[in-house]
Amino acid sequence: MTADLTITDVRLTPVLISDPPLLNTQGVHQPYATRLIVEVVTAGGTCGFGETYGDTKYLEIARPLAAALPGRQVTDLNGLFTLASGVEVDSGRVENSVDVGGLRGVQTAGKLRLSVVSAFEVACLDALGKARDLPVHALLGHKLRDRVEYSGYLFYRWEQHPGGQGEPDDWGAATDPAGVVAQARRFAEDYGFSSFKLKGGVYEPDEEIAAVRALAAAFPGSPLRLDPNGAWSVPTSLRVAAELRDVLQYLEDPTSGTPGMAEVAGQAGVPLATNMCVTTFPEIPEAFATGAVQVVLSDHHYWGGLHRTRELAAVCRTFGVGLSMHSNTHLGISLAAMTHVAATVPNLDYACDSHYPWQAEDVLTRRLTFRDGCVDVPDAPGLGVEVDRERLAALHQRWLDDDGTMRDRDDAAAMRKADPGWVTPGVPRW
Ligand SMILES: O=C([O-])C(=O)C[C@H](O)[C@@H](O)C(=O)[O-]
Ligand SMILES: [Mg+2]
Repeated sequence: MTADLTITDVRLTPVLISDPPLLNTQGVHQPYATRLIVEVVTAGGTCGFGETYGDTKYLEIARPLAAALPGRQVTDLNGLFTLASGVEVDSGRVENSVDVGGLRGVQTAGKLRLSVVSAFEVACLDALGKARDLPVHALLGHKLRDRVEYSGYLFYRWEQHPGGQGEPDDWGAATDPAGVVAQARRFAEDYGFSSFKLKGGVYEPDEEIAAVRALAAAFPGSPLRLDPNGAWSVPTSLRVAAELRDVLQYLEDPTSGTPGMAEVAGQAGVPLATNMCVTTFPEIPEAFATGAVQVVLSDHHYWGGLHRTRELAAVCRTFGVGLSMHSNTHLGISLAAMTHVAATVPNLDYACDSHYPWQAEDVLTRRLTFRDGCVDVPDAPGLGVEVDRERLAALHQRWLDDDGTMRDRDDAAAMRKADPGWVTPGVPRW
């Protein structure tokens, strides 16, 4: 290995990973979820890895970007973003303006590009760190803490996917308060989580209120969050807030849209968090000016990488708005990236979200682990994780073998396997 940091090759490897039947307001997770692994290779022989969404609309952007990168330096992150801003996005991808898979707000050309270039940025940082013998957190100004805390991300879920598709697991069903508490207990025992978020918007609000009450009784004093992904009207949001304000750390996206969130925030008596109405920099001014959100859930994937996550943190700091971290289904490369950047942000005020405990499969030789609800910030060069190429190839083969049904996230289509008449519910649902 030499110090030549010129990019000679960029490899894109879409994979399908097993995913449990987790429920949300749009439907249920498919048996397999798609991710894209981005690998940047330098002339000096260093490989750096990043990870992002693997749906077709992201691959369409990743391919021309990957082709344009050889010859550039892994240090040239500003140039990387300039290059990405020139990649064309099919207008058909953005005309409906809301992201239908993933429940993460608007879908603009810029946001789609950022969701892709973020994985390239992480891969470049991983390569640079390895070449310089420095951990990624050191490239971001050095860690401020040795461990990053995560919360237990609870889902209503079925025991298995319709028709027994996919890979079985031993979690069992969680469709009522007792099931949710049992899931939280296992999370607490296996991972040490001491704060919990329940994905809501699945059942009638009263049932979800009962589940959060049951959690509060089982884990007295633990920070709790409820996230119906914008499924409630303003009056319903206010009713739920009134019922749960004594036990909620924050209420996440109770209703859809910044004006509705502002109305709820004004009277709820509990902070509101979002990964739906503030997901891009242009959405910040209205939301902050109207007091619509008290906590922004950052996500380096769609905010555009680790440097931009730190820029978001600075804006939140300036306006006295809290910061935490959102997650969609992801693998260990992204958990490492999240942990590195989280360790460098002074105002990361809350335990971060992560789907990782739900992912039984990974592309790493050694999975990252949670201890006392925390992930140790890696100090090894780069991201501090090693990719298992055989594993990567096997999960890519599953993607190749798929007939196309799993390659694009569609929770409503997965729900129709159990309920043929299912259509994505309009909002407000309740
Ligand atoms: O906090 C959130 O809104 C999410 O994590 C969105 C995800 O799409 C989640 O609802 C899921 O995976 O079903
Ligand atoms: Mg959310």
